[in-house]
Amino acid sequence: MKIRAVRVIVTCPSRNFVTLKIETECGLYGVGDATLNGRELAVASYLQDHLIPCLIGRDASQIEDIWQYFYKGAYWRRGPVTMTAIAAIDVALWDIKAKAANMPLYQLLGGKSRHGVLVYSHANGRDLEETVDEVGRHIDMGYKAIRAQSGIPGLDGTYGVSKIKGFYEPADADLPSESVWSTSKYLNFLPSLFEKLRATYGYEHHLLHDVHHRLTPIEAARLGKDLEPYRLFWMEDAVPAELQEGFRLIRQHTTTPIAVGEVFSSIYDCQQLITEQLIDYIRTTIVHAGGVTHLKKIAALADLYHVKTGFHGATDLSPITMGCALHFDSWVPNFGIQEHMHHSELTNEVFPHDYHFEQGYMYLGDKVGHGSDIDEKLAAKYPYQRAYLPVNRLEDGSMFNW
Ligand SMILES: O=C(O)[C@@H](O)[C@@H](O)[C@H](O)[C@H](O)CO
Ligand SMILES: [Mg+2]
Repeated sequence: MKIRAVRVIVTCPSRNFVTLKIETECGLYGVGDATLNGRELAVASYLQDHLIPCLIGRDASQIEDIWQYFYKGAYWRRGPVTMTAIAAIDVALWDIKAKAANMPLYQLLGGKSRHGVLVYSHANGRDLEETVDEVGRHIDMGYKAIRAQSGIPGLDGTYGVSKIKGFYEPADADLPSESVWSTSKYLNFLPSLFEKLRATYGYEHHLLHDVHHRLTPIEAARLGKDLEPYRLFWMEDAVPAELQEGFRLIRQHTTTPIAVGEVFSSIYDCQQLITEQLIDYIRTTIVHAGGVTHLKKIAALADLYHVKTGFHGATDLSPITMGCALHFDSWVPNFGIQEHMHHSELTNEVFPHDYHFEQGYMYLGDKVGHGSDIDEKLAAKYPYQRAYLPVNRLEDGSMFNW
């Protein structure tokens, strides 16, 4: 099954996406997501200028060998740009293999392990009251698990609080917008949000929260302890995770479950976190951590240490990633939960897909492959528009984590 042609498609239907399309001589094609929010063109160039010339003429069925070729053959290994590019190739090749086998991707992985994929949505508000109302709205929509993010008293805006209700896109400007952060204001406020949420809605629904890389380990330990009475499903990205051993400090002090990994690009970024059981959920994604081939290895390691999957699924991951992730989620034995943010109507038109939401779960159709595609004609109508993720400073102006 020789690879005849490979194309990088950059499009911006309400936000930027990079897609890779691999065509074979026998007429089968596969698509992969190569979107890295705020650095899209770096991945497009890595694919166009460095990987595609080595891909033409290869046998599309040799998924593992191609993965190893681009990982070991680069000399410069790992990192989000490299691993997102490899992921796009990998997902497109798995798409082709499943189409060639005339089966949905989950069948090729080992068949379904569950009837549906439990997902969590994003509820957010400018203040506590609005956030509590938004969580109620998501409960009414049928979600069993809801992430709650709120504006912080005394701070103008913060991570996770959308300007347009129901649609959150952080890459919001042609140059990085700047936000201001105060850890003390955040730590003073946050427990009251979850106290109010539990007092209002009880304990029937899973509640999640994304700290978004903004605490030190001991601050995260304190927050975890403060949140214990509200029994969160997880506290996400509490600390920037370059220092994996730093999570020992959090673990020593709190039983609040810990999730991390959406910014990771390889098994080496989470090896210590998993093998020392410092986390409960691994959030690495199909699009940023080397695709299906590498994610299978991460999930298998996690399974040995009681760590479950909890894949990132924000709107800056295209419906191709969502579709492929849902196939993986349907199969993987140590599944935890899948993030689900609604893409815009326009995005869904450019990326037709075969999954739907119903009463807190996502369900796959029975299309062969991973079931998602790109309408190239429509995509061509929406040229790339540079957009950066914000940067974050402390109140004294010090550069901080966004
Ligand atoms: O958990 C999440 O969904 C967030 O961390 C994302 O919104 C993240 O900020 C964006 O994907 C970054 O592009
Ligand atoms: Mg996150």
